[in-house]
Amino acid sequence: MRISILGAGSWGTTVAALVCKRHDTLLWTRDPGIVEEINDKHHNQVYLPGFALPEALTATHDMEAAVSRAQLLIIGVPSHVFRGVLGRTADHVPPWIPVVSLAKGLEHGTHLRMTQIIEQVLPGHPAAALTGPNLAREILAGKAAAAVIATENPSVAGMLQTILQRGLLRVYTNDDVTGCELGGALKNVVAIAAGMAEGLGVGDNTRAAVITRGLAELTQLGAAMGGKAATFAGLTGLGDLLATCLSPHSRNRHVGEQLGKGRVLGDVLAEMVMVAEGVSTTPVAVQLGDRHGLELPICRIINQVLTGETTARDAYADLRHTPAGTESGPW
Ligand SMILES: NC(=O)c1ccc[n+]([C@@H]2O[C@H](COP(=O)([O-])OP(=O)(O)OC[C@H]3O[C@@H](n4cnc5c(N)ncnc54)[C@H](O)[C@@H]3O)[C@@H](O)[C@H]2O)c1
Ligand SMILES: O=P(O)(O)OC[C@H](O)CO
Repeated sequence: MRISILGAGSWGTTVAALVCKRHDTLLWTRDPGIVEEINDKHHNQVYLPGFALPEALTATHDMEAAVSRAQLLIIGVPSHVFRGVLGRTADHVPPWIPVVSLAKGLEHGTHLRMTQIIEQVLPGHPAAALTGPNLAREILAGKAAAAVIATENPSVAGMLQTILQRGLLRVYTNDDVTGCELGGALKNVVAIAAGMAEGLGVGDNTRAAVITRGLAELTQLGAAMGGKAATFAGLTGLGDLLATCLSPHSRNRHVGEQLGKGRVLGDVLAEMVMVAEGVSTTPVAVQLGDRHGLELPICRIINQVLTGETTARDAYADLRHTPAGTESGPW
């Protein structure tokens, strides 16, 4: 199969490196320097320093050449540029081919999930999302992991499962696309909170409380938006929440940790090459909480830290003063 992947960041490049072993794979990026490096040196030092990429993997910065050949299109750019990059494919994409999102975020303004954007920009194409606890560096290093391909189309699910299941990566299917995508997007907000706990030097009990109550928040909001509550206890909810909150490789956790150490958000982001989706997802989560009448104390306090209304230290103190209520929530 001819697979084209848009976005040669850490995750797009990793997925391309996996599938190129069995499929004719072309990776598109806007950056000609990265194209040259992948084609000539089989490296991507900006996003995956120290990793050798398969020689079979080729890259281009010609969007038409990348897209017009595709039998499967995978989009690996972050959510804030997802619609724009997808829009550039519309004149070239062959009819009806499946389109898979790798992004974990929600669109500002519309609050849409990435597969909903695919359905708007490329109507008629089966849309799917690959999500779950998948830190790119570990997958590229060949460490065992599990992922989920979320789509409502069972034959597309089976086809994508076969294509994406490579080496020690085990791929499940799930038809709760809403739940799977929301788990992937919202866990990044909680990972910022967990990172803050790390930066503040609070204990493991606090971290466990934040992760567990964070899971309750993403389950409440996800279920209110039409996801199945059970999905949030699976790989794309709890699984990804744990990986992101606990891993030193997580960019969202890193942002939280730096804020916990008292640093300013702008300075932290300015020195990061890669995206931390939770920063832009947090205000969307708060707006969605307002729309659905949900308290979401962790999302709200993280938003206040990101906007500079409060500090990480005061945020943690405030959370302690939030009335505890009963634990069993509507999930
Ligand atoms: N890195 C991971 O471990 C991982 C794992 C699973 C999911 N994800 C999700 O995948 C998505 C991409 O993450 P990533 O880690 O690869 O990000 P990254 O920061 O490593 O790379 C981002 C890529 O998007 C490209 N890009 C940015 N703005 C662009 C624009 N205006 N036009 C064209 N290209 C543009 C960059 O050039 C780069 O190739 C995110 O939503 C992330 O949450 C990442
Ligand atoms: O590095 P992060 O925080 O963007 O997390 C990466 C993945 O989403 C983990 O599954």
